[in-house]
Amino acid sequence: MLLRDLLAPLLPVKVTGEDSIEITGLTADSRKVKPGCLFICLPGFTVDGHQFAAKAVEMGAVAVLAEKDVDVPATIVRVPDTRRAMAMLADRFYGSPTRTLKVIGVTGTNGKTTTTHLIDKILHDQQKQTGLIGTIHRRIGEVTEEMKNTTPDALELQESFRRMLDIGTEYATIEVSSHALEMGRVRGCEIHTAVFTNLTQDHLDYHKTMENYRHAKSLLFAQLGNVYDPKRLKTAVLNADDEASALFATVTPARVITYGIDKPADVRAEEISISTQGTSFVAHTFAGSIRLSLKLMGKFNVYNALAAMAVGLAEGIPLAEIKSSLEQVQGVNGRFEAVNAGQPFAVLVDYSHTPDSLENALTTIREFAKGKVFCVVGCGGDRDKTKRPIMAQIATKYADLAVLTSDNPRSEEPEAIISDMLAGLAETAPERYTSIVDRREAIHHAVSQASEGDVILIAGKGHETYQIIKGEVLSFDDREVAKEAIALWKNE
Ligand SMILES: CC(=O)N[C@H]1[C@@H](OP(=O)(O)OP(=O)(O)OC[C@H]2O[C@@H](n3ccc(=O)[nH]c3=O)[C@H](O)[C@@H]2O)O[C@H](CO)[C@@H](O)[C@@H]1O[C@H](C)C(=O)N[C@@H](C)C(=O)N[C@H](CCC(=O)O)C(=O)O
Ligand SMILES: Nc1ncnc2c1ncn2[C@@H]1O[C@H](COP(=O)(O)OP(=O)(O)OP(=O)(O)O)[C@@H](O)[C@H]1O
Ligand SMILES: N[C@H](CCC[C@H](N)C(=O)O)C(=O)O
Ligand SMILES: [Mg+2]
Repeated sequence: MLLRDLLAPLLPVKVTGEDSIEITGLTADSRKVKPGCLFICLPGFTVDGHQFAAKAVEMGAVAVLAEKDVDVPATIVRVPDTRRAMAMLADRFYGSPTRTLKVIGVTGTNGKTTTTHLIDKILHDQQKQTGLIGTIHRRIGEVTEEMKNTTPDALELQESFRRMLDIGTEYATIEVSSHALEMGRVRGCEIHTAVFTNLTQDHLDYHKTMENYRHAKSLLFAQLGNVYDPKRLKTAVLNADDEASALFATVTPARVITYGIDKPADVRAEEISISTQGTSFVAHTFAGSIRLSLKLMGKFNVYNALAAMAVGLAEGIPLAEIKSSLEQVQGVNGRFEAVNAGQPFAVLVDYSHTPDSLENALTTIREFAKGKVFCVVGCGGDRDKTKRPIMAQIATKYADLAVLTSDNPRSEEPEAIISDMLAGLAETAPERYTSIVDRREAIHHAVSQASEGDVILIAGKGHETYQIIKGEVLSFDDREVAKEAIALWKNE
């Protein structure tokens, strides 16, 4: 595409140099520059991308998009905000894939990964070609790939959508993190359906206040189009039991479908029963009522299922078919995943790394645990520090023994993170917790203490197969370590 054509949507824009040049690619990373591409200088969180403009041109970039002065032997495009411009250019360069592809964006503090997988299952079972982007992986056609972020930046996102569309994909279900919304990673996307799971404390390191955090989430609903053409109708699916939904309903121009348990809602669960086998409930919807028996455990998964059901109904899928798809779901990788190695107690690996999700996981376990409950838990480094004492309080409130340990300490001292957690336990009886910095040892300790009928929750890392310590990425899988510990337990 000619640079001049690519830049058409941008105003104000100042171009120094030739603009009738062919642009063969877009990148914001000098290490990925290929000859003929446009290099976008982003003001990063760790370094300023403008300092790599010269390197990018050396590598073959023919033009540079900047928001500050740069002096390079290539065409220079000056805009007020490169991140903002990047989202618009990405959409244009990849031929506006989201005008055709139906994007279902799921946002909220907890439940995004689970809900996207449920939605994808419902749509896939309708013989639709589907794609998925989120924390665990990106799937384009049958090819899955691990990604760095839950929601990739605008370039990677639009490129993924283009590739999905080129192989005939009809629906892309994506997790939209609050970071992504704040940084405009999904700006430039036409969203077909936006889903809200819930809003509780997380990411205050980034958003600073819950109000800012809620505002970031609201952007997804505000950006839903006000097109009332039945073929391009937009839908907001909101959790009636979460008070943030009132704001999202106000800001969205789209039609709203609500779901919930406690408050009146368009899709509502009643007669809920929760057991070790899963959850069962009656869903009352505008398309009729039906009983479902899910293999997913916990009341929170009833919410996730209702949200997915609402999306399915908005697409006109018959209720009985939605039921059948949801009932087949065995579970989601690393979410309440049972580790079974022939031991007489339960070991569950779960991705609860926020106060609310940890409380949900532990209260669910309390509903069925016959023996003691153990909780192995840590908090991520370089992330919201205010959740650390709260998570320690929750772990000790519901577990008989909390083993405080490391999650991904990243650049922080592991001991310092644990001491932030311990700060919440001044009033807690010391026999209810212990701290073991090494996660492997912590898991081994919990398993060594377990007896028949007990339940061990290993929280925080779910599907992750690594641990980041002092910036180094080491192989680590809670499930494998738990199996190792169980083998030792059996030999004792
Ligand atoms: C704080 C944050 O979000 N950072 C994101 C940001 O990185 P950054 O701003 O630090 O980048 P940087 O290293 O300063 O570099 C600035 C620019 O210089 C460029 N550069 C850099 C070095 C070089 O040699 N050449 C070069 O061109 C970089 O490509 C970049 O364009 O841009 C990167 C590329 O898009 C992201 O991968 C990175 O996410 C980091 C890994 C991250 O940890 N993000 C978290 C906070 C996040 O976004 N999490 C949410 C999930 C939350 C949830 O699920 O609840 C997510 O969506 O993943
Ligand atoms: N609807 C929900 N409400 C509260 N907690 C939930 C809900 N769904 C899942 N959880 C809990 O949160 C954990 C994370 O779930 P999931 O991975 O689906 O959320 P997520 O929003 O994708 O998280 P992340 O922000 O890390 O991507 C689960 O392991 C479970 O303990
Ligand atoms: N998407 C979450 C992942 C947290 C996972 C947890 N294991 C940690 O490292 O804190 C975040 O960026 O906060
Ligand atoms: Mg996720």
